[in-house]
Amino acid sequence: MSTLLEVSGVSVTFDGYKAIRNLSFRIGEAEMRAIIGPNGAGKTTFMDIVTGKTRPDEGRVIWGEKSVNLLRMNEARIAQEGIGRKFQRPTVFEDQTVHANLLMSLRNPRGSFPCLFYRPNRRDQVRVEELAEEIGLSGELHRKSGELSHGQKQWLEIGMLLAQEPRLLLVDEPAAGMTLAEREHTTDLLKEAAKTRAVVVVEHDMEFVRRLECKVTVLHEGSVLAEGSLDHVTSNPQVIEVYLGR
Ligand SMILES: Nc1ncnc2c1ncn2[C@@H]1O[C@H](COP(=O)(O)OP(=O)(O)OP(=O)(O)O)[C@@H](O)[C@H]1O
Repeated sequence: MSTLLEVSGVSVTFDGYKAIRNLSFRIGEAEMRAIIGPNGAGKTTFMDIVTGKTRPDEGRVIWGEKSVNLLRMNEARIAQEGIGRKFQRPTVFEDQTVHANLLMSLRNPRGSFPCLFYRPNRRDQVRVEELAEEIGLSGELHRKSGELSHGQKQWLEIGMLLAQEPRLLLVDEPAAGMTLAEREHTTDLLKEAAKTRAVVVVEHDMEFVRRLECKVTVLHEGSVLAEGSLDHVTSNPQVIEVYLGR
């Protein structure tokens, strides 16, 4: 599998504390990857670096077949490159319908002028229906998003990100606050999304990670401690020590 994202020798210091230490790893083009690690391991900071929110002191973040360095781009440019991020709390437009939320998220060539005169065409309508099907909200298209359950709001937000057709989707603790059935549905839709793009999931819930059936990267003190299948990394004595020693 060819590499989509390569983090190479990245370090970040906050107020004299090295939160990320010489971090290096790669994500393949259509790959599901889980990132785990104890509190403070650097998982959020890793996502902040990739999306341009935090600037590292050193290292490179190489992206795509042209091997461009993301560290030279601002946040908006990085998003345009096809990197989408899902934060832990859902941020949908609550007083708009599910349909409207998905429609306004579609990747269309919309500057401010075309936006003023924007009328959804047949292709957009079909795409919204496809996305609703993919996230399991076909029956809710005309409900206000504020009326959805917590899990449904999370799926809607994932759908809104998929509407942008990202090549890499970063997802922060998607299972938090979900019922078992909601977690299972979330696993299915993330696995489906990862067939055509890279999906990186930061998650504390090991059962959820197990169901993703993917390679796992364990971070500890800002570096990669172990990498491989969940069984492989959780039988690593260093990983066990880091988790039990919390
Ligand atoms: N803006 C900041 N200023 C100072 N220290 C920070 C800042 N952001 C993160 N840190 C520190 O950097 C380290 C890594 O934090 P980070 O949030 O990336 O860890 P994490 O693995 O996401 O943890 P958690 O699982 O608790 O979310 C922590 O020690 C944290 O306190």
